[in-house]
Amino acid sequence: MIIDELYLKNLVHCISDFPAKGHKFRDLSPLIADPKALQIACDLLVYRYSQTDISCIVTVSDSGLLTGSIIAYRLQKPLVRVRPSSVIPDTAFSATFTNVSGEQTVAIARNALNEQDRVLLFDDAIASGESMLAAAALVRQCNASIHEACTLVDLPDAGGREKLTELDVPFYALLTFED
Ligand SMILES: O=P(O)(O)OC[C@H]1O[C@H](OP(=O)(O)OP(=O)(O)O)[C@H](O)[C@@H]1O
Ligand SMILES: Nc1ncnc2[nH]cnc12
Repeated sequence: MIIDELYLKNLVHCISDFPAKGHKFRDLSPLIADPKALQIACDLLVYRYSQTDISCIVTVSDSGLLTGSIIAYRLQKPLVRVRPSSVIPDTAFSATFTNVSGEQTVAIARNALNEQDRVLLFDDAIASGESMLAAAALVRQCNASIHEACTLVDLPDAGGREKLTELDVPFYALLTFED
């Protein structure tokens, strides 16, 4: 397990001063590009959620979709996408937030979720937490409940994990990178 964690962590590269001076960007592309690493990461998460009562997986960003869809497929659970509101034709709710990529408005489609749903929120990375918080708010507006917010990479120094805890969103990260 520790060997797996080290293997995965070495494939998340740190890029200084991107996208802005002073920001440390954690690039997950090498992990995604390594089939063995992608398999280890997905296997660990599939194992974690296989015996739970989740009814679906909600992916938070385009980057979260990639791994999230593998996990949904492996668990044979429906996949629901929180996406930019501009590409959702029949929007139920939308939320606007700002993170390092700028201001974004995301939305969830009408009838995507209902009060019986118990959701696993999934994204590839959590930094400020604003993307995940927006998605959690949309899930709750649909009257669905949240089993957990899960990510491949948590950057706790950016404060996201703390904000999720304050809003009673349970949280799990496969890998954590302190500054
Ligand atoms: O916790 P936060 O500060 O919100 O940052 C995390 C989000 O930022 C990145 O997405 P990005 O905004 O680049 O969008 P994309 O994945 O859809 O390209 C990443 O994939 C997470 O979704
Ligand atoms: N991968 C990442 N690394 C650092 N900060 C981020 N903010 C959003 N995504 C990030």
